Amino acid sequence: LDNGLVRTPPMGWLAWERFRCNTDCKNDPDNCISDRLFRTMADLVVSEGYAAAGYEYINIDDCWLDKERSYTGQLQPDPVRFPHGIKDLANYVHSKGLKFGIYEDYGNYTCAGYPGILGSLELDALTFADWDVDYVKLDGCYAHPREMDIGYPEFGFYLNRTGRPMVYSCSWPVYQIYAGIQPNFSSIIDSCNLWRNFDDIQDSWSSLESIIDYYGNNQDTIVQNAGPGHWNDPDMLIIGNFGLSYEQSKTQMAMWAILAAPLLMSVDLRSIRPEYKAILQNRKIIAVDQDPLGIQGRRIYKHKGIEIWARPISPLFQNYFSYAIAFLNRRTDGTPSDVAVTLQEMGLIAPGGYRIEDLYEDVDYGVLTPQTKIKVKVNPSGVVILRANVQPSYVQTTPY
Ligand SMILES: OC[C@@H]1[C@H](O)[C@H](O)[C@@H](O)CN1C(=S)Nc1ccc(F)cc1
Repeated sequence: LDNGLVRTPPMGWLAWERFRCNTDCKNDPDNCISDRLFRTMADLVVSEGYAAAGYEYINIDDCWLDKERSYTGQLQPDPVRFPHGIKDLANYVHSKGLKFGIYEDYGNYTCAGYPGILGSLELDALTFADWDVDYVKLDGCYAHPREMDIGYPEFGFYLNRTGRPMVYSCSWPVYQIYAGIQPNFSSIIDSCNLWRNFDDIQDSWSSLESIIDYYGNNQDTIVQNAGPGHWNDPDMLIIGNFGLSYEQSKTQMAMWAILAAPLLMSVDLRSIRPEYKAILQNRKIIAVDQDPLGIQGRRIYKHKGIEIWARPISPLFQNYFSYAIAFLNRRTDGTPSDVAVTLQEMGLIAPGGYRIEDLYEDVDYGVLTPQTKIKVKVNPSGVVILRANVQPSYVQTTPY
């Protein structure tokens, strides 16, 4: 969607995967979906250095709502869990220098059964603008997928007509794919700033593997749709929760950067361990994810559990890209795997060669020519991610 927003993939914090639909504020006041949870997370995004690393959106997901609309037909938050209202919460998030996101559903109900927007699209868009919302995720439960080709653009039209810039996150394609309908991606790109193509992420390595496989196996359809202002959304970062090992957490951060994915953390920032926080704040990998060219990477090699993924990034020199290269080890046979490959076998053919560095370890490979073999050791369910910056070359064209 060409609304001037998310010219690089959005970065921020999204409640759903870690906090789900916990509405039991009586017995679990620290973890229920409430005004307090989002103010706490906004504070920590700033105080713990995440904002400085680029994370800017604080996003509510399902279960924020009252079960009924107001007597004027407006959406309203649960009055006990959000006693100050949404506008006041958004104002607080803005006071921290962050932006605020909210959730709704193009259906009669949200997935958790709260009021959906069907029948009130224009009013709900105006409500969100009035509340100073900066980002809207529109889910697709309790809807007819075929109606989404009309409904999602229509709601986007109303959001735009409010005059308030709002990032528009769509679940439109995934519900059509579930229904066996081939999505109209040119329409989706025109209407949405980002969209979900596949299953919800769950807190497990197998869930992460299934998403990586989906994006690799369908890359010929998916990759071309990504670009500044319109992104594929492989779902939230689950780094720092319960299900991923340290190696697997490094894998998700590296793969999301290769995929030009939104970096929406869903983790308890109050208790995250330092080594996981360090992965989320890895500036070199964030720079790959946020590369201004906005070209999504692809799987270029897959054999016996070893995968190689490459993403074209800046800087360019004479039409040669620089690259981020990820070596992924899907094997679980205990011991690290050696991978040896020449740059030119991976498509890196600039005559001046490339300056290669490891983005997790402090390893500088120096400048390598396309014919040079590069050797890496990849841990089981782990990754090695390198940056290969193209070097200028002045091939002599005159005899002297
Ligand atoms: O309720 C909201 C929740 C999150 O917003 C996810 O990101 C959305 O993809 C949808 N969603 C959930 S749990 N959806 C859902 C997932 C499985 C299911 F059987 C029924 C609904």
